[in-house]
Amino acid sequence: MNAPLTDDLLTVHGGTPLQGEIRVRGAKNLVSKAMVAALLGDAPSRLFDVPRIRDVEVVRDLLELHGVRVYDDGDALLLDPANVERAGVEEINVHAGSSRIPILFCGPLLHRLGQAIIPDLGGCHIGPRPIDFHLQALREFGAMVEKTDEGLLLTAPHGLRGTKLELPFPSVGATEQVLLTAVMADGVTELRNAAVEPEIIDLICLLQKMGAIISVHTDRVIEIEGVDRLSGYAHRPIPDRIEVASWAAAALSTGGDVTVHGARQVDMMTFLNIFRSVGGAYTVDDTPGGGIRFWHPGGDLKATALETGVHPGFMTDWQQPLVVALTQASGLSIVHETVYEQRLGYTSALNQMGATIQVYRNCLGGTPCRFGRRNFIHSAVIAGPSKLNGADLRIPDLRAGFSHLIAALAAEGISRVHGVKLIHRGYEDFLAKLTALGAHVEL
Ligand SMILES: CC(=O)N[C@H]1[C@@H](OP(=O)(O)OP(=O)(O)OC[C@H]2O[C@@H](n3ccc(=O)[nH]c3=O)[C@H](O)[C@@H]2O)O[C@H](CO)[C@@H](O)[C@@H]1O
Ligand SMILES: C=C(OP(=O)(O)O)C(=O)O
Repeated sequence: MNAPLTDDLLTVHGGTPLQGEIRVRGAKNLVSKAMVAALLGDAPSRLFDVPRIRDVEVVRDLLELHGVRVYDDGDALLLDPANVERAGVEEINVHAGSSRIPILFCGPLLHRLGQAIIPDLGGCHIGPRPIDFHLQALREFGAMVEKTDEGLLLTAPHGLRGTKLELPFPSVGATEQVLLTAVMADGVTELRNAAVEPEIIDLICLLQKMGAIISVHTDRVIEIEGVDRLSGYAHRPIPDRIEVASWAAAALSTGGDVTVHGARQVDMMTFLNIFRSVGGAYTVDDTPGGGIRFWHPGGDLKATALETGVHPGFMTDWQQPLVVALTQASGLSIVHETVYEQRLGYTSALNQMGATIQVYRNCLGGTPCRFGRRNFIHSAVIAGPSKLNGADLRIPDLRAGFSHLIAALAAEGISRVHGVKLIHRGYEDFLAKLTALGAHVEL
């Protein structure tokens, strides 16, 4: 069933509770966008606390191909956009399929060069992930979009002008697209039904430091007044709340006790509520260098019902790691995934390990969602507790990969987890962290 062995095969000896302390750094879903924003400045930017993950490497490479000089001084990433230039199409296309971030180069490159070529996007395979909202928004700013053999070609023969937009769904990426384009467009842009995830608010803070004028109104309305020039920024990103939740789920699933330094309560409130209702314990330390300690307090975990959703809902990227903990809860848990159409495929591997998870096309949550009538398997019922056994696993995507890893750590016996390189896309030093937490793993 599995493909041939590769060098990214991890052998996991399960059954040891994870115990100890680790630290998370800047959020993957902010840092990469902050790097793109540096293209808009007329002076260098400094980005602190940048994790060493694959998505950062890809964006760094793309920026360098466009003439941005990027240095790592050990403390911060310095991004100097003094000589932005067109990149070679073949060189950019080396990164086709590696990340979703290239689509966010559109606005900044149109402002700087009047043209952008965007390679095919990558990212997790958790649904079709169209970019129609992005392209529609760019067209409304005045961009011309053409699909060519070499990728998307964008031009703006008459410049970019502020506009009134309403997103059909509060997409994170499309909101970022609008922000990165509107900040230097001519006139005012009003965006309705915008995403307001903490990473978006952090991007707005960073753009404001550069000189942008952005107001966040109630009811998902963001107003941006275009300016003629932006400078550089010095910014410390918000911590990676997805990584924090992943380690929390790992602590709970293995019966462990993990302190995540750098974790911030304010970004995690919805997760913390579910974590507690499942029976997990946590304490928050707000002092500098503090974080959140997550542990299994003993006794049975409790089944729960959860629905993923846009912020301030339960984040879709928290779903896969947490489901492993739900396999250990007594009773029937229900998960309704409302952000991505196909984010439950990973559950078959958990069933292979001994979990009992049944997936459904119906909306099993309180609110019928966009996927209910479209035949997507997007709800799950998890019956627990189940004893998990080691297995041969192949990692399908980033968060599913981490959930496989947690399941292997919680299982009795040995698991062989193939494709762990994918985890490096969003988790810095995860092998070192696992070892620090006492996991028995060998690459
Ligand atoms: C790099 C990054 O930040 N990735 C995050 C970002 O992804 P990303 O920005 O790609 O996610 P979106 O919020 O855009 O996607 C949400 C939903 O909108 C749909 N959609 C989106 C754009 C579009 O043009 N058309 C369309 O139909 C998507 O298919 C999906 O069903 O937000 C997601 C939702 O919090 C997170 O899971 C990802 O970790
Ligand atoms: C879906 C994710 O990321 P991306 O949008 O980069 O694929 C994720 O981080 O879980």
